[in-house]
Amino acid sequence: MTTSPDDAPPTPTPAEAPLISVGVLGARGRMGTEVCRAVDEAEDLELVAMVDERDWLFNVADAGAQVVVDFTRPDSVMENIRFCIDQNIHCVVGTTGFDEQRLATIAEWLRPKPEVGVLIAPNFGIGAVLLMRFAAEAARFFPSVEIVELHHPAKVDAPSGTAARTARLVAAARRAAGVPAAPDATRESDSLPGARGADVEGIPVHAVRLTGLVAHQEVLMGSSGETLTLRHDSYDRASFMPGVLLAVREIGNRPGLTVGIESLLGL
Ligand SMILES: NC(=O)C1=CN([C@@H]2O[C@H](COP(=O)(O)OP(=O)(O)OC[C@H]3O[C@@H](n4cnc5c(N)ncnc54)[C@H](OP(=O)(O)O)[C@@H]3O)[C@@H](O)[C@H]2O)C=CC1
Ligand SMILES: O=C(O)C1=N[C@H](C(=O)O)C[C@H](O)C1
Repeated sequence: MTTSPDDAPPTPTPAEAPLISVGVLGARGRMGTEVCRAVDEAEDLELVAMVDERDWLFNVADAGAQVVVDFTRPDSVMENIRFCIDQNIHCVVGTTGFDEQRLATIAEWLRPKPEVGVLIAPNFGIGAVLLMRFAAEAARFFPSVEIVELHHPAKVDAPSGTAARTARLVAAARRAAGVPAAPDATRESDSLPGARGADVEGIPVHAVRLTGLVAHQEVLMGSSGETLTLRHDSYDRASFMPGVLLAVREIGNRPGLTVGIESLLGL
């Protein structure tokens, strides 16, 4: 039997495509509030559950969430991810506090669930992602690199997840290019502890907490007679929303563990 174009089922328009059901963990927090608003306003997404610290986590499963967005705390996030994987719910995670060991644990949890996706991004801001890329590209040309991250004083972790990841990317690029350790004559005996910041794979990272700030980062690079400073500023948490929504829309097509939104942006 042949079918004429008139018999073919109509292609669904975006408005008719099934909505993606989204649950938000940390829903009453600074980021969670913003994410709930952004999901609510998106025509292709449906906010089905809002869960905060004293709420029942099973609400997201009971509500039929296909994707959970987690902006909670470093000490809660692993339990939440475990729960989502067990419930076959994709997970978009903005909460910080991930090291190689935590990532390996999540990859292990995902092994028996090849259809589930978990995306962990220390920063969903497009400008911040680009800053990380530019810094990693430039760092091998300069003997010295240091990072300064500046945040609002309610932030519980230091250094920021973004700064830690930037430092690791920069350090890896310098190692690959054979760049030696940065010159630094500082003697422990002549210094106050912490004065040179945290050492992340050989890159000093300095954390500032200041009323009035949101989320900011500078990567300073120095060579003989010149410096290059890359700076990114998030003045408003709205800056993270395009990246979060992109991840929510894409995670269903990306099973397994994804770190960062670089691959979603084609970087
Ligand atoms: N990836 C990115 O682009 C960004 C990441 N972040 C990160 O996101 C995280 C949250 O930041 P922010 O929104 O400022 O923090 P907030 O403290 O404002 O929000 C966290 C919320 O999570 C709640 N919470 C804690 N534990 C649980 C749990 N087990 N289940 C559900 N809810 C829970 C808290 O409740 P209560 O207050 O009662 O404890 C609070 O409402 C941080 O790790 C931060 O670094 C922030 C901005 C951007
Ligand atoms: O706590 C914050 O505010 C932020 N946390 C993330 C981080 O630690 O890198 C992202 C952004 O810097 C804002």
